Amino acid sequence: MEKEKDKRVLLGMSGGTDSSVAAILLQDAGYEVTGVTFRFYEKEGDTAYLDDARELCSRLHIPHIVYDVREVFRKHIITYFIDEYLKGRTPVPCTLCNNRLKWPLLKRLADEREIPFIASGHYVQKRFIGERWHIVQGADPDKDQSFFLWGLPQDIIARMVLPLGNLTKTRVREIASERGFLKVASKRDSLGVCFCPGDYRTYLRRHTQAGAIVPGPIFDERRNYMGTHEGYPFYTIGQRRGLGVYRNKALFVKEIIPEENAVILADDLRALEHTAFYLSHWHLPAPEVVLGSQAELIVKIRYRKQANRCSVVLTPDNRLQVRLHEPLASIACGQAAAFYRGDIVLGGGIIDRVGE
Ligand SMILES: Nc1ncnc2c1ncn2[C@@H]1O[C@H](COP(=O)(O)OP(=O)(O)OP(=O)(O)O)[C@@H](O)[C@H]1O
Repeated sequence: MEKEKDKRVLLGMSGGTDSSVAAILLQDAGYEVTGVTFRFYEKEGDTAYLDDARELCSRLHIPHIVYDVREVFRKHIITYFIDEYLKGRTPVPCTLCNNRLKWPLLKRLADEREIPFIASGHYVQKRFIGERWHIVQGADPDKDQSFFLWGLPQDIIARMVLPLGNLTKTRVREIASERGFLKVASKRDSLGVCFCPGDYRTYLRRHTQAGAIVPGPIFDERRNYMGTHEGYPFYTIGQRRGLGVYRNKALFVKEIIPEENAVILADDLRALEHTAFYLSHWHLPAPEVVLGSQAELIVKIRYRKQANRCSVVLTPDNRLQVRLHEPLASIACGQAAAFYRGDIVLGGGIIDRVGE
């Protein structure tokens, strides 16, 4: 971690292992830490995470703030999540939360308190390259969270301190137990979307109005009727299980047509392949490095390891056209795409059209 003169930092504390160890490491590095826990969402009113964060701060003798953003979270993240499925798209709530809510809030609260730095327990690093700050992959390939942070502006990245960026999760757990924080060391990893950790279909059923999701036809690519689905929002592009239609070969969701409440299946994954897609809401820290670049540029459309070579051009309507060097299957509108060169994040955007 860098040595700075004014070493006050505002740390986002979820009450989990990562942000707790981040607090310990920041203190070790001489930072004067203030912890803030955002109340984003509470499953059945469970506020144990607040007690855990408070308890840890008290053990470390650091001030702790609780900031209630449940209404904003519901309005901007949960509503967006449901609406995207109802539009036949695949939402990216964690990307949106990090880029539009969590980090901007940390910055705002730090500004209000004149605290120069903001920190988290994310497994990412940052690097200053060619006059700009960039997010860089975390050292632990299984925990790297850089895919979610492509949208952060310079004034946020510049102030970020990321104590877990060069550590593995195993090492983070060891640090917690070596320092006597046994409860912290043994906490389970959080899985998936915080407000919808299980099957999103059950969640959609519970949180949409009656009549919003109704059965409709499943067609093959030639529009032959194949069966009935339970509601198009329950399907995602590329899905091959739980389709409700059985043939003696694999079937894949190729298209979702909300206006017709129809789902189109293909029996060959190659029918889902494309060599281009378009991004809106894009953000590039150094546009000249990505646009028209001849050097190796990688685009990822999923969190897990992936490496698709591409070139990118700006369209007259201010979208990014991503041209893939090899065809890629199962690209869905609504998903995020992030650009990389090596371990460096070069920005990203939201897929809003698939095809050439
Ligand atoms: N409710 C929250 N309030 C404040 N900061 C948060 C909150 N939730 C997450 N963060 C911050 O964002 C980081 C990444 O959160 P995320 O939920 O993706 O990871 P995590 O591995 O579950 O982290 P943790 O082990 O700290 O819960 C956390 O380490 C923490 O710094």
